[in-house]
Amino acid sequence: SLATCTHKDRNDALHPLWQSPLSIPGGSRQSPINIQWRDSVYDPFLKPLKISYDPTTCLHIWNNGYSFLVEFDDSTDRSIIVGGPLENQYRLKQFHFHWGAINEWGSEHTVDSKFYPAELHLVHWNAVVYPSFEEAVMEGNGLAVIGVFLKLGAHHEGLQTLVDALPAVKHKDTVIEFDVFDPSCLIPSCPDYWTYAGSLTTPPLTESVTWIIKKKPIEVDENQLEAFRMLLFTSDGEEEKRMVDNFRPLQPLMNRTVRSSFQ
Ligand SMILES: O[B-]1(O)OCc2ccc(NC(=S)NCc3ccccc3)cc21
Ligand SMILES: [Zn+2]
Repeated sequence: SLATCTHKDRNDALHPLWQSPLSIPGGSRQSPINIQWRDSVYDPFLKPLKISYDPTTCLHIWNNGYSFLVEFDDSTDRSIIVGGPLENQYRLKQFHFHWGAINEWGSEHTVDSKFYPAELHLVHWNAVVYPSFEEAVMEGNGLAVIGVFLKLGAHHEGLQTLVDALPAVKHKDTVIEFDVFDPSCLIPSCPDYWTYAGSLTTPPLTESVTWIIKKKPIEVDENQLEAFRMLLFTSDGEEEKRMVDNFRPLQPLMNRTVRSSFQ
């Protein structure tokens, strides 16, 4: 558009991957969405979310060309979440982030139309009901993702161990061993969250995610956000494209209610 470029146009213009279809044909529960605080409905039956991660299940960090992922050994129930809106316990598989080129945007979800500079996704799958992640990712109750907003502020000690490893995974398809990390240090202690039924925000965009979005953000400093922005979408030897703006445009709420665990 000739008018000033909005982040959405920028987004769609910049990376075909993010030029995802408005929503999957027949899609009625796509993500991300704007969370309108006053439209969320307090549900007194929502339980507190119980998080128990074993830091030794951490395997490696890799750049998959969309984001950088920290992957975990999900062959047992050593790192799980249970409670909250969930019927079963879910196993931690990986966590990753989405961020912007500048601090004005970068998160996937928004709160009252406000973007945060970045958003953390901790991805879990329902190993009680499904035999593998690949099967769970195709089912309505297959995945549970904790979303945590990052805001610009104080230095985050726990995040720094991750940031220090990023230069080693600068290029797409690079990986390094990362053997002890407890991602609960990245989750705010405040128990408050919103929850709604949604989807993956990257291919295959399947409508299999119970989203649990923490109300409180974590604080990270400018240098830590800049470290995300020095990663590349491209492989070694290709023309460099900085890994920024790796978030999907907002999707229509359609016939969904966002519930809150707090009044
Ligand atoms: O929307 B998200 O970025 O946040 C939530 C979330 C969860 C999972 C993914 N994708 C994954 S794990 N794909 C690998 C895969 C996909 C399908 C089969 C095997 C393997 C992306 C996102
Ligand atoms: Zn994500």
